[in-house]
Amino acid sequence: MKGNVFIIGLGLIGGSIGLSIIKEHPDATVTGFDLKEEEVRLAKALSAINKTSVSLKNDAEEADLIIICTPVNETENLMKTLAGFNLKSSVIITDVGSTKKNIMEASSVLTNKGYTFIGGHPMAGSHKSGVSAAKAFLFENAFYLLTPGDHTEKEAVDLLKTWLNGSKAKFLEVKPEEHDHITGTVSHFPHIIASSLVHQVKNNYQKQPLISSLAAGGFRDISRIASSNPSMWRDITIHNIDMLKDLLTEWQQEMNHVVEMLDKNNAQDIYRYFEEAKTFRDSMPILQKGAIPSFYDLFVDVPDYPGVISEITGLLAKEEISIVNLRIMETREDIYGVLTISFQTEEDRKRGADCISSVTDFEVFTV
Ligand SMILES: NC(=O)C1=CN([C@@H]2O[C@H](COP(=O)(O)OP(=O)(O)OC[C@H]3O[C@@H](n4cnc5c(N)ncnc54)[C@H](O)[C@@H]3O)[C@@H](O)[C@H]2O)C=CC1
Ligand SMILES: O=C(O)C(=O)Cc1ccc(O)cc1
Repeated sequence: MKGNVFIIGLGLIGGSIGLSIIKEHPDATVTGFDLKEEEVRLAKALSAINKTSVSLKNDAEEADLIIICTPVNETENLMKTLAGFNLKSSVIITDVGSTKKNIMEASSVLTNKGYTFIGGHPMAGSHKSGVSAAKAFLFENAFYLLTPGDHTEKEAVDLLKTWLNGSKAKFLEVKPEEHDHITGTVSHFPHIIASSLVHQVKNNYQKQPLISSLAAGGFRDISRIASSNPSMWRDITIHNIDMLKDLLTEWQQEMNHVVEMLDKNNAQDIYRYFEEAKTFRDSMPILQKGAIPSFYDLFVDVPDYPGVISEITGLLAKEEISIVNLRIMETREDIYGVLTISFQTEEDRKRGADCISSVTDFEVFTV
């Protein structure tokens, strides 16, 4: 498509959206604005934008599509600023914020002036920030939630989806309250729990310093998101505070139940608690494609001899299969370790598995 796209906020999400729009719509002009000059420079160097903005007002007024990719409280302020400009009457304004109820309420400054605002939230990301972590495929197969207003034309929603087609995300329309309930439960609340676990480890670390060296495996997985940007999560928490307080009350009840269960010390009850959680989690789509997809992981049972990792990466390189991450997951009691190789696409993972199986007798598997 042709047209002027204006991205405000060139971090992880703004950069990733820019990359995917430029790839999908080479005839469009993607202009970028950020308060941080170095992010703008880097975004241009990485081709996440075609043009750097010289004036927020001029570029907003020339835009056919404005995508606000800033922290949620800044998004509210920017909507007020945009409402004071003389925007094109046909412009579509959207955002990528992790909360939607407050954003949709605040968007009335724009809709009252006759502008179209469609809330958006790509349900994928990372604990990393900044344009240097941006990727064109970041949202591939992820849900991209949209919250059109009650009076938004269907054509405008379709046009927005066409602009965002290159993200390869799956669009889903939801009500703002529904959005904040879902994301509160599966995204915002887990951040509080992850951070609180880290606080608990920190408190125990003061008594037993060896804890930090031995914190691996499960703790590493469950606490990864506690390394996310604190100011972004402060703003998300404040936006969805009532939902999070309700979820915390539920969680406290759940913990009381666990305390009672441990007081009873009944092996069968304890087994059932873990078993029910495992059964439900194993049935969730997170392990296939999920609401927040991770990369496509392949596990390889490798013997522990020097050079085995370079042997495998060499095989993949020979077949020109790119990998995004590589780690030894655990070292078992016997001679084997599990090497986790992350690929960008399902197809790459399949090619990787075929390549390794055809040349070695290492067992390869996915979960
Ligand atoms: N990080 C993630 O995994 C995800 C984040 N989101 C949402 O996307 C939004 C952006 O998050 P990230 O890209 O991760 O953050 P980021 O920190 O990587 O980028 C945000 C950028 O906005 C810029 N900015 C802040 N205020 C601004 C203003 N007034 N004008 C212009 N630029 C401004 C910052 O300088 C920064 O470069 C947030 O609302 C977040 O809730 C949504 C999905 C996933
Ligand atoms: O790193 C992770 O797994 C995330 O939790 C990414 C994320 C952060 C914010 C969102 O609104 C959606 C996804």
